[in-house]
Amino acid sequence: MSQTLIDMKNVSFQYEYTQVLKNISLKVEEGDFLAILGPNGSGKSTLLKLLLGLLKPMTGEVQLFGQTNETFHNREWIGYVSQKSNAFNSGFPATVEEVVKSGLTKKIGLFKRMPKDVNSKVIAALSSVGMEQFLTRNIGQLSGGQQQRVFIARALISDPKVLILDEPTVGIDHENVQSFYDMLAKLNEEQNKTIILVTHDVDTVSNRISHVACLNQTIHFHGFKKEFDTISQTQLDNWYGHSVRKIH
Ligand SMILES: Nc1ncnc2c1ncn2[C@@H]1O[C@H](COP(=O)(O)OP(=O)(O)OP(=O)(O)O)[C@@H](O)[C@H]1O
Repeated sequence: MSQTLIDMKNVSFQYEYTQVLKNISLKVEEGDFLAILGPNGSGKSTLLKLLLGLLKPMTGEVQLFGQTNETFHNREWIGYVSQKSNAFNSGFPATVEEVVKSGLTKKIGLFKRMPKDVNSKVIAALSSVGMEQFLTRNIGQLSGGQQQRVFIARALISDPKVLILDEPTVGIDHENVQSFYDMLAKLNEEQNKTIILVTHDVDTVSNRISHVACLNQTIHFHGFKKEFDTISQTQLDNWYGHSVRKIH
């Protein structure tokens, strides 16, 4: 039986006067490839910050690997790629290799020595996102989609069990979105990474995803991608308060 890795129980959150999330209950099982879908301002990034322990719920509880966020210490089990990570300008002075290596500091600490096999770890992480040939390239000279892959490699180098991606397809051309999802699906299937991504773009929810959650302050739907495909356009527009395009 698969293990519940993330369990949000009745979580509510507000910033000063703005209620952002109301009674969120959401379970993520080992092996899930989940897209959390919601319009701008629906609380997606806030929900991720609660999962990462960067914010505390006003009410309710977040459990990670069966422990409360307060008692959970294996932070390296969760890899996170933030929304703006693929926004380097061409003069940024770091190579792909350096960026990926920096992902190890969370695991080993800032002033500790890098492990002996660090170079093979960097190559392995880059290979799993199809970017090994860019090792010595300056990060700022890569396209948005290529930078996004490098940042996923940076998260992968500490061998997390869960990968959390905030709007990963922003900055990727439409033609390359499918191959990006193929790469994520490979990580999910072949390396057993549980993947959670958030996106505002209904169009980019690929068939490679196993589960979908629809968020707008609260969770309106959480189930298999196949069930999501049966939800009507009108229902989705109602949840989101405006017209959204849904392509199967
Ligand atoms: N630090 C903050 N202080 C006050 N309000 C905030 C803060 N961060 C976010 N908000 C508000 O909370 C709501 C949810 O924001 P959040 O960033 O979680 O949404 P989102 O779904 O990720 O949006 P987007 O798709 O635009 O990134 C928005 O109304 C936003 O203005």
